[in-house]
Amino acid sequence: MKLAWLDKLREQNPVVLNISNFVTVQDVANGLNALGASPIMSEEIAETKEMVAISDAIALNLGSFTQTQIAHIKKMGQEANFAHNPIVLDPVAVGAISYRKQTALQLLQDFSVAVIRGNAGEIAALANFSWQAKGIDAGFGDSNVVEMAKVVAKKFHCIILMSGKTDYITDGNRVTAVHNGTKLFAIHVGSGDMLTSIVGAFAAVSKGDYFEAAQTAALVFAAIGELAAKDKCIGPGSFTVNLLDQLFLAESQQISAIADYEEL
Ligand SMILES: Nc1ncnc2c1ncn2[C@@H]1O[C@H](COP(=O)(O)OP(=O)(O)OP(=O)(O)O)[C@@H](O)[C@H]1O
Ligand SMILES: Cc1ncsc1CCO
Ligand SMILES: [Mg+2]
Repeated sequence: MKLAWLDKLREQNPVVLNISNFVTVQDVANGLNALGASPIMSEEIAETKEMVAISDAIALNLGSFTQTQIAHIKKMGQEANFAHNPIVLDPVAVGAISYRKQTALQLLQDFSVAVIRGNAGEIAALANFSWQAKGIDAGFGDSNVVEMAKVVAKKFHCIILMSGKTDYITDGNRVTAVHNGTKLFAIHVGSGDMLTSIVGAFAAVSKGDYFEAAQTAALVFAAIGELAAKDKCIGPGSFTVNLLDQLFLAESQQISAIADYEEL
């Protein structure tokens, strides 16, 4: 774990370019900004090349795409590959909607990604493992979650960050489990989307070590959620406010003091 990268991120203030979903776009922008990165969102294909050129990492969220947006995502992915800019993909609800899965699989052929960040329902779908996803939520299943994450990592030659009560990060061989977090994350729509863009921010300062970027982002975000939940938190409203405050305030030493993770 490279918790020192949180300080590096705050010093470097990397630009994270996002194609977001319309539900959580503001959470994503404010989450990145509070942590110390510089968010920029795009909805126009004509600006793609210029946008990629000013960015340090790219987060592509499949939460509310249209045909027009898919063309934009494809172009951004290809331009980012050409510019050697890391891409983090969030395959929202591919476990629940077959059209989304088909679209995500096509995009994963059109360009390559550094990290896929999804919940168990989404990763199971990409692995073709049996699972009952529920809309945007993970749902339930008894497939071996570590195995399915490894399968997807090998299939797409990328890092998988599978989030949930425990987050699993794998490159197909190495696996880290992060046990930090709070149940309150599950009642804040967009927790996962925020994490995806934050993985982008860590990828931007990682000099190409995307496994380290993904596991450090997972630990930082989950631990910050834990700190937010401890602070007079009575429900989703106060949690959202506290989460934003802790993204801004939390120091790497505080995270280190509560860090709970293991290499499997
Ligand atoms: N039951 C839980 N207990 C503790 N932490 C959790 C729990 N569920 C999720 N988390 C944490 O919530 C964060 C977001 O992950 P989650 O799996 O909820 O994403 P998601 O399902 O894509 O969310 P969304 O669709 O709302 O964006 C991660 O940091 C994860 O560790
Ligand atoms: C609720 C919802 N629907 C599509 S995207 C989204 C936000 C979580 O990704
Ligand atoms: Mg999600």
